[in-house]
Amino acid sequence: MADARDPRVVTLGETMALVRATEVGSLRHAPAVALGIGGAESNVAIGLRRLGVDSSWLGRVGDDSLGERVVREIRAEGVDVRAVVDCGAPTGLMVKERPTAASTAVFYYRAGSAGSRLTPGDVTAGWIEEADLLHVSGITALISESGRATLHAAIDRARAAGVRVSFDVNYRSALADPDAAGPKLRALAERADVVFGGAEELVLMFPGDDPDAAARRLLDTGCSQVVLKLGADGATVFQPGTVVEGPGFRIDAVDTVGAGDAFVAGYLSGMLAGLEVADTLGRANTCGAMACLTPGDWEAGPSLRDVEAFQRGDADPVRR
Ligand SMILES: Nc1ncnc2c1ncn2[C@@H]1O[C@H](COP(=O)(O)OP(=O)(O)O)[C@@H](O)[C@H]1O
Ligand SMILES: O=C(O)C(=O)C[C@H](O)[C@H](O)COP(=O)(O)O
Repeated sequence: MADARDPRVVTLGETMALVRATEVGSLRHAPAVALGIGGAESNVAIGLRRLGVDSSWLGRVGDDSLGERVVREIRAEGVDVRAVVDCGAPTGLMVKERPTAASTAVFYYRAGSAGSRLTPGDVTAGWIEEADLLHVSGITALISESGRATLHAAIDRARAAGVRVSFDVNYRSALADPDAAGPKLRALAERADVVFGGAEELVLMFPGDDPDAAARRLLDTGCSQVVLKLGADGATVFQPGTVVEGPGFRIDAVDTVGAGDAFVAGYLSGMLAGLEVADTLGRANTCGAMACLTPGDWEAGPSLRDVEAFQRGDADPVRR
């Protein structure tokens, strides 16, 4: 792990306790579960840290053991943690079940959670202004009105300070209907420099367009890069005047939840290191694929050494 330096990527959002079935089958009968934590933005912060980029995560947790668990685990990964302890609401919970060997089901228990009560006033002065990049996701916009206000305030501050903004659409159908979510997510995407989304998410923001047309519409509003995530097929980057495609890696996926966050961490780390777009995309696709190889939202996030070993085709990347 690199020496502590000033944070380069700052991110905010909700991180929940994560209860995960350890065996295939309904939780109705599971004799045991594993406890961990997960949240889109902290997953990215941890992924970045593994790849040698300083990162900082800000969010609200409850005044409870699960909140302490969230803070301890993210901090243990070397991420700078700015947690606001909310005495009026519990830490949210996410439950992951594997109904069959080939499927994963996720259930959220986050309505009214501490994490959903984030406000613009929680964001410390200077925290965004001193960063190289602010990363946010659409989840925060849909968990509450104060979350959405916090995102817009954070983007205002980033733009005023000349800090780049990255936005992962991350539509969660449990939080809002597509019709209600689309305009809110689009308003945020149009204010970002880099936008990540799946095909359905791009179309959700621009109903009637196909994903390519939706990506080009975002470029027209001033985004510099739109990254279309395509699951096992890899991803495509749209920039004004160019389109770069990156194929996915052939793997036997164990758990694809968390692949998108690992992909984003890989992409941002390559971008911040000044790699060519094709190499950035190659790193992102590698991180996304590697995240699918083990259960857990972020635990399989690779280091740069792991990425290189995987790209060389080493059968088992070494983990130390
Ligand atoms: N089954 C898979 N095989 C190989 N790579 C995958 C697979 N699923 C996801 N990935 C990688 O992770 C990235 C993100 O996954 P995707 O499913 O598109 O996003 P999300 O998890 O956000 O829905 C993909 O662009 C790809 O690089
Ligand atoms: O914070 C939330 O609402 C979450 O859902 C946490 C998710 O487990 C990750 O964000 C994984 O998402 P993907 O990487 O897109 O598979």
